[in-house]
Amino acid sequence: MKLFTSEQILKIEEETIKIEKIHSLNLMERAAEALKSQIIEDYKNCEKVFIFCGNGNNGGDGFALARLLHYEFFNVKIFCDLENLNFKENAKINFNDLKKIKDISINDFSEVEKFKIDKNDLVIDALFGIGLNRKIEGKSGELVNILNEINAIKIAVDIPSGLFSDEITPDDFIIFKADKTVSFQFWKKAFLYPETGKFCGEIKILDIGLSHKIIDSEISRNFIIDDILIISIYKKRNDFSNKGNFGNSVIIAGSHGKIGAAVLATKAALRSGSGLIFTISPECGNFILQTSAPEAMFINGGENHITNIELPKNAVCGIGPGLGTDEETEKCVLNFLKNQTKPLVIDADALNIISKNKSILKSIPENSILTPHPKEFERLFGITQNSFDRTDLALKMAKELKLIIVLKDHHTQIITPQQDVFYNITGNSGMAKGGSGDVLTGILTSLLSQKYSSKNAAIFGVWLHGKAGDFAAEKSSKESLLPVDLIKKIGKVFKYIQD
Ligand SMILES: NC(=O)C1=CN([C@@H]2O[C@H](COP(=O)(O)OP(=O)(O)OC[C@H]3O[C@@H](n4cnc5c(N)ncnc54)[C@H](O)[C@@H]3O)[C@@H](O)[C@H]2O)[C@@H](O)CC1
Ligand SMILES: Nc1ncnc2c1ncn2[C@@H]1O[C@H](COP(=O)(O)OP(=O)(O)O)[C@@H](O)[C@H]1O
Ligand SMILES: [K+]
Repeated sequence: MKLFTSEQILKIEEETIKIEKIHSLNLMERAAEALKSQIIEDYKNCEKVFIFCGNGNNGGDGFALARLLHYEFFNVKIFCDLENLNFKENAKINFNDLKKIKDISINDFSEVEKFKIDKNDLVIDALFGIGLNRKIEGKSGELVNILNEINAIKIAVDIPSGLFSDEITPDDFIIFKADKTVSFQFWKKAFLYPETGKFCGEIKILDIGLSHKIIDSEISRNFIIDDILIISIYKKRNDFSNKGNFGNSVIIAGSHGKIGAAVLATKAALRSGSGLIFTISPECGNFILQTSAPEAMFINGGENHITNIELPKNAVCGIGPGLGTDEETEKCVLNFLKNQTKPLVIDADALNIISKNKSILKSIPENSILTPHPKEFERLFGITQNSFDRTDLALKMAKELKLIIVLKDHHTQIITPQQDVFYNITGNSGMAKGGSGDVLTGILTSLLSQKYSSKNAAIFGVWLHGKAGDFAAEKSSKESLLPVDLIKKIGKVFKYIQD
């Protein structure tokens, strides 16, 4: 699914109106209908609904929603800035329609504190949408501050008021803090970054029937990884195949005390479809690896840490988990990196070693996949002001070095040398535990060995890893989720794609 700027969304809306020969009011009605259905689905037992409307089209959505919910027997109360009714056209039409309904009370923002709002009531923010272009101040600002203190179920229409949709919002802005954001047709960048996403709560995207023809022709370099993309990437296994057809994955990982990282990466590679798996690890891990992952072949790479890397034939390598940064390992890893020609997966301590020896970056084979978490990224490429800027820096580095950068986060980004950004929306905070990244390295190496392109291996692998995490969290809880549980769910994810 493409990710668009607010400017592009507006353009798509306008062109949809043109080619479908509808009035813009129809789109607002579609948006309100979709909102109404979602609210009925999620909160049908909720009694009172307090809707706060601005003067723009976001406010218009709020007025139209109020009318529709009223006809569904909800007790609706409307709030707007009665001292400054300066509506855009469609908001005005919907406001006037609403005034005809006697049972809906229309109140000024300043009256909010006169009402008793209960924790089971709905507070709906239709103040500002993607048209916000400055800080919320004055009466609206005071209102948002009051709403943020109220204990109720808080829903933002399209985007929490106060957030810019395409860029970082300054720290001093007043922003509505939603439990859920119900947004129209597209994800917005603001939902995907930690600084801004924290205001959005759960995200629900509603189809309001914008023209697919127009959406397809509108260019974007930013994408959400969705099921359609994954199904287009997934390669079905040929019945007449043998282990030679699915590549030789080589996991280079582990040191004394960190053999677990090698085990996790190895097991994840085994579960992700590779034909043969080799693990290069120090001798101290031999017994552990052979007993915990007997399908993999052990290659001795040293005594207590890796000092020597000898690859089997046709190796596709993932290097880094639990290697440690012993001087001998550092030398060995640098020497290894210098001499590779095929794309690699590079993670964890291999990234830390590169950070200390940045000149090696230029020797890394083109289209290798680097998987830094935010700290590792910082060590590699420097500090940025915020996570939006981090994406920009990663884009620059991916292009310069011809590498795929997987920026690991709640919404991990896959950044390509061609300057595309793919945002992942699977995964959950249960995965925020030591060892989850090792599992990802195993998955990515396995997919790369099966001849997925680097870009597709990264997109597919990151999505699969997160989806496995979601399946695992469904079963138990985020608190008790372990990286091994991710590995156990990889099979279920493949089944999900095949079905
Ligand atoms: N364009 C369309 O056809 C549709 C738009 N929809 C809704 O329309 C919204 C966008 O509507 P608008 O473009 O009217 O934008 P908004 O409703 O976000 O309102 C923006 C208006 O407020 C002003 N403004 C911006 N920031 C302000 C601030 N901090 N303080 C005071 N005034 C401020 C702007 O100058 C503009 O007039 C979407 O988010 C969505 O909710 C939906 O109804 C679907 C259809
Ligand atoms: N809150 C979260 N939501 C979604 N995914 C997460 C979250 N926290 C961590 N993850 C995922 O778990 C993995 C953690 O990787 P990393 O930090 O390298 O862990 P480790 O150091 O244990 O290998 C990444 O793929 C990351 O995207
Ligand atoms: K809003």
